[in-house]
Amino acid sequence: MTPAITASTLPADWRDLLALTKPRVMSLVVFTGLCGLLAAPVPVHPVLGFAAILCIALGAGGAAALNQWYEADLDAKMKRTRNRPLPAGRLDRQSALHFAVGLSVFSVILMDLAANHLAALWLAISILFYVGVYTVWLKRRTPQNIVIGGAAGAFPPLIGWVAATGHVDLLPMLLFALIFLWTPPHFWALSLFVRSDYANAGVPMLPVVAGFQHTRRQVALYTLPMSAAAVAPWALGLTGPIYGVAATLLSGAFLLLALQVAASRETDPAAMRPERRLFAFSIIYLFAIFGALVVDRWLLA
Ligand code: HEM
Ligand SMILES: CC(C)=CCC/C(C)=C/CC/C(C)=C/COP(=O)(O)OP(=O)(O)O
Repeated sequence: MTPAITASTLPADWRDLLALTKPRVMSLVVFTGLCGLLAAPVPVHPVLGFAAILCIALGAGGAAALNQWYEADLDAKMKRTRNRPLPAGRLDRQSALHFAVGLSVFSVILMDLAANHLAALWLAISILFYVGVYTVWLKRRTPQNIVIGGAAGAFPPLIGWVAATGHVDLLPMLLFALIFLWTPPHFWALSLFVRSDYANAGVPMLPVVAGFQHTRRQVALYTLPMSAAAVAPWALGLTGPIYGVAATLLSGAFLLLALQVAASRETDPAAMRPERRLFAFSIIYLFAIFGALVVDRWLLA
């Protein structure tokens, strides 16, 4: 049970507030947002660019804090998350909620003032998607939670692009599709070796509900449309060969690792090496592919 702690007995430590924003996960979210902004075919004033990326960071952090505020009960049941500020009792719920709502609202208002209405609208939608659709509605109900709710994490490059240009275009839509299709292999690879955590907490993640082998097949299956979405910007002539080569090689490596996962029959989480490799690579993959996009568009512009 969460200890009864009140705002008056416990000062909020900035490290705990920072932890509420899931800074390591959000670093990649912010990076994809930055790349979406830098890939846009218009010059962006550095102050506007900085403000837009700050808003994505604050919005993503606020959404992550709302997620932790809402599911402190679940976090308390899982080994991986039980030392977070709320389940560990280092932070009171009211301060966490004020911080989370404050960050989220501030990020949308600032985006509206600094960039444009559409970028602010997409930022608000992605926050609501992560908190409302994924965290509150789907996470405890269906193993498709991360497929549908995962769309929240696919918005940042589109938000960056819209902040720069004021409108949606084909390239940011393909980048959205790429992250959307990347999320299931990214998360399900991890869920295979932390399955018992989710089972103990009663969260219906795919390996808990459908077993290891079904999850492994789904990981491999999603890698195919993900790779197609990755090379599509090049195939459609929206980027140059630097991106094309990077997307092809990185997606080929992703596919190979996913096939190793599909071929594995391991049931001991400690020995699930292909799954751990694929999860780690999924993060490198997204950093590298978005990095290549910016290098390509800048060098060949
Ligand atoms: C619904 C969608 C997603 C789910 C359920 C999910 C779940 C997770 C979990 C449980 C972890 C491991 C532990 C942790 O650090 O908390 C993790 C790690 C990570 N995720 Fe995801 N993720 C999702 C989408 C994304 C997206 C969209 C991005 C970025 C674009 C992302 C980036 C990362 C990164 C960078 C890490 C490594 C963090 C570290 O080193 O500690 N994830 N993800
Ligand atoms: C701009 C904006 C709002 C971006 C949001 C980005 C986003 C939705 C990222 C998803 C990231 C994430 C940490 C999922 C974790 O799932 P979980 O919450 O189930 O993980 P946990 O078990 O570690 O709490």
